[in-house]
Amino acid sequence: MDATPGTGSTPATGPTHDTPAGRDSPAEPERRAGAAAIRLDGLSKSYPNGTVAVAELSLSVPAGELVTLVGPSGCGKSTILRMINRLVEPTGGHIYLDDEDITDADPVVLRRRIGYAIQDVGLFPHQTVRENVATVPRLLGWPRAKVRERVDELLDLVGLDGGQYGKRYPNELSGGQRQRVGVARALAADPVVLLMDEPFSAVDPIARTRLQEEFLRLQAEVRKTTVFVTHDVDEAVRLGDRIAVLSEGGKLEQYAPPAEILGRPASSFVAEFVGSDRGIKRLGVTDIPRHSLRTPESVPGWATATDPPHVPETATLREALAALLEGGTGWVVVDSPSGTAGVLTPDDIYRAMHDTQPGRPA
Ligand SMILES: Nc1ncnc2c1ncn2[C@@H]1O[C@H](COP(=O)(O)OP(=O)(O)OP(=O)(O)O)[C@@H](O)[C@H]1O
Repeated sequence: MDATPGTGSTPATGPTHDTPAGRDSPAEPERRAGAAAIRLDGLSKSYPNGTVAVAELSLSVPAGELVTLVGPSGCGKSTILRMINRLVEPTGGHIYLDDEDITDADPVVLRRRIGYAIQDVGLFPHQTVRENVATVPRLLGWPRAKVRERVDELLDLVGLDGGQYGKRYPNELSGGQRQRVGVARALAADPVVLLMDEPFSAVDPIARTRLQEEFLRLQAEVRKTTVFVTHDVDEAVRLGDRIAVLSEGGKLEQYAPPAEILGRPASSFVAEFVGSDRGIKRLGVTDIPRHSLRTPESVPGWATATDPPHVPETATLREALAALLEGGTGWVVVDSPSGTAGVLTPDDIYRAMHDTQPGRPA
């Protein structure tokens, strides 16, 4: 399958933050690394016992995008990730970062350019939070003051108070806090690529949702090219600019934005894997189509409604439906910065779900 993405919802840009440590500076060339595109070309891994973990996978991830890998247990997700940072040696194919073939690059040097966060975090138990986060910058020989500044910046970025948590050891943190430290450590040397292997799966659902929200905020700021492995389709839909659905042997079943995967599954395997409630999931990744909006005067009760429900025009159809169901008017007002953009009824939402071109938010 050709897995070169077409149009994307996310611009392929480098970091947009403007913290003191993130500013361009001739003295800090490594901090301008930004994000690199990843290209896997016929990537394969077979084991001596005959197991084909991944067979000739080709996949491109544009710089700054987040791709989620989903698929049943044992389909090769972790192997793909671990081949990118060469914890697993490929038996065939090539890996490129931008135009550079890194298939045979020195793995130790390579891993300094690639952040890696995993389920059990892998924090060093006898080192404090600060020491853990500082691991790669120290390896790179950064001056102490710069390491300190970077650790402060990162703890802040992942929502941990350095004063309160910096001197703690991993066993003195909650599971969610440990995951945050793991993400901070993976980002420490401003890698061009971030690999995440089920980083949030060890925490309870509420902490997980919070971590996902925080990660989305963080990703919007740092815009690293990210490959994120998860078992959880909801997580894949929520976080991914694109989703790669894999079946056994690392076979790529579909590679597309979430709305397209949910709205137009390429095979019965994909349809089954993403589940029977994919209609509801799809509502959550579909924008309100402007052409579906009615004029306020055309809906019953407009003139007399005192406190109708409102959503911003940037809301998803799911948010619009939730507001509509809570509001009790039978319709929801869609606001634009300049005033009322229009009104949406349940019929409009139904039609929007059936009209919308998947992958092309209306
Ligand atoms: N050292 C090894 N020798 C032989 N087979 C292996 C080895 N390591 C992994 N495998 C096999 O490779 C396949 C892919 O494993 P991988 O861990 O990549 O799957 P996964 O999709 O990440 O699974 P999960 O979702 O359960 O974590 C599996 O069939 C696994 O048993």
